[in-house]
Amino acid sequence: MSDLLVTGGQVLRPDMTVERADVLVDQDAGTIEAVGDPGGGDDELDAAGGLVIPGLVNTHTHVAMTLLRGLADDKPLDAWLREDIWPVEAELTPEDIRVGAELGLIEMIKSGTTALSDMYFAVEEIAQAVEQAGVRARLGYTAVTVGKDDEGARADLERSLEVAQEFDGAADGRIRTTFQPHSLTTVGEQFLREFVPQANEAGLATHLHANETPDEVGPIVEEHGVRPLAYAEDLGLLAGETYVAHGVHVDDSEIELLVETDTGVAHCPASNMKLASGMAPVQDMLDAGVTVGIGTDGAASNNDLDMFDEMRDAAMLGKLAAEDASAVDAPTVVEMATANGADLLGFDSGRIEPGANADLAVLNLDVPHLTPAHDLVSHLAYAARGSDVRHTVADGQVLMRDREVTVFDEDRVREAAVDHADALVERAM
Ligand SMILES: CSC[C@H]1O[C@@H](n2cnc3c(O)ncnc32)[C@H](O)[C@@H]1O
Ligand SMILES: [Zn+2]
Repeated sequence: MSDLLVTGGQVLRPDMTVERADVLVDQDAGTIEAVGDPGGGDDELDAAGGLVIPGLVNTHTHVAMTLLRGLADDKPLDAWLREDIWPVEAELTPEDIRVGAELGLIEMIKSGTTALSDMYFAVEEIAQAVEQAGVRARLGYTAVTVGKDDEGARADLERSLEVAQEFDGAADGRIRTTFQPHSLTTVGEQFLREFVPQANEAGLATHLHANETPDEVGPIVEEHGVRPLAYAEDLGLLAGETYVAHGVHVDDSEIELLVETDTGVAHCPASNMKLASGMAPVQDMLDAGVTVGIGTDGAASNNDLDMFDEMRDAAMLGKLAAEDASAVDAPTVVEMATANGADLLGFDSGRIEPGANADLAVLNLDVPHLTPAHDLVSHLAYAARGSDVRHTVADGQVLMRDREVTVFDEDRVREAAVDHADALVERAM
């Protein structure tokens, strides 16, 4: 049996208090053994002058989209996808997706993220990258039927079902899966009516984009006479373990539906601001009892994968949306990025307590922008940056020690990413 002692730091506890404590990790089980003054440990991780926090949970991303970062900015969602992103994605090779995923996972590890929920294609490549990275992930193959004939559309949804079944439990259980219709407007009704019941019968969790822009809501109301989430419920999409990405334009009846069906929301504030999609009513959803996590979305609409940026954005945008400076306060936003996110993805992570998964990050507090330290939860929400993370641990394994990523050759991946991105752009243009 091997143990790791995270020693000398302060620790963020599940009730959002901070106390001086060591954390003993059972590396074989990948869980937290004790918090306090347990002693022991075959290996040590120095947390002196630091804060030990649960690893951050990115509840909605497209990790391989790092290769498309900065390729197309300053457009609304529909034009951005159709004019810029989809034509380039059509040229992606599995090797591109592998390198893009590795780059994104390095960026995540370097900014304290230990779990993610991903939507993309070439999932076998992403799964291998996640296995090597050592993080936890909900993965899936995203089905889009617009622009496809009947055969192509059905093949896409069948692939989404197959991938969800094939990869569930991979990487010693660190990988779980979801069935993934892309959205309610990019997958035709006849296909949703055929395949959603199959996903539910197979007991698959479901993840989809929903209520992201007004342009997406309007046509559904026109065609079906009901709000998008009522349409989703009618299709059976909210019957199982489901979480939607965005949930920006949800009205009160839809918030009620989210609560009744125990459907979670992956809130993506930076992407929503950059694409001018709108302001999600986060405080209203939280008040009603919806589980709301935080996601970066892809690096092409953010344009980074730093969950500290995202916490700050979620707090700021949440206040603006509620027209209330006390809305989405610091403890709430930290909880959204940790425990809520883990609950959404079904991982026993996001809390530093005995028995929970040993997924954690150690921040260096000895920097000017975190001085003085009146309130460390405030610092996590409003002042800390991904680059303040000193060590990252997931499933009990050290993925980054003193900012050195141990699971990838960072320089090699960066060089490969530049080569693949250049060749991709050349093919696509
Ligand atoms: C077919 S894989 C997933 C698909 O989603 C696209 N995408 C990236 N960001 C968003 C977003 O905010 N809303 C909808 N779709 C998005 C991505 O480019 C892939 O094509
Ligand atoms: Zn997305």
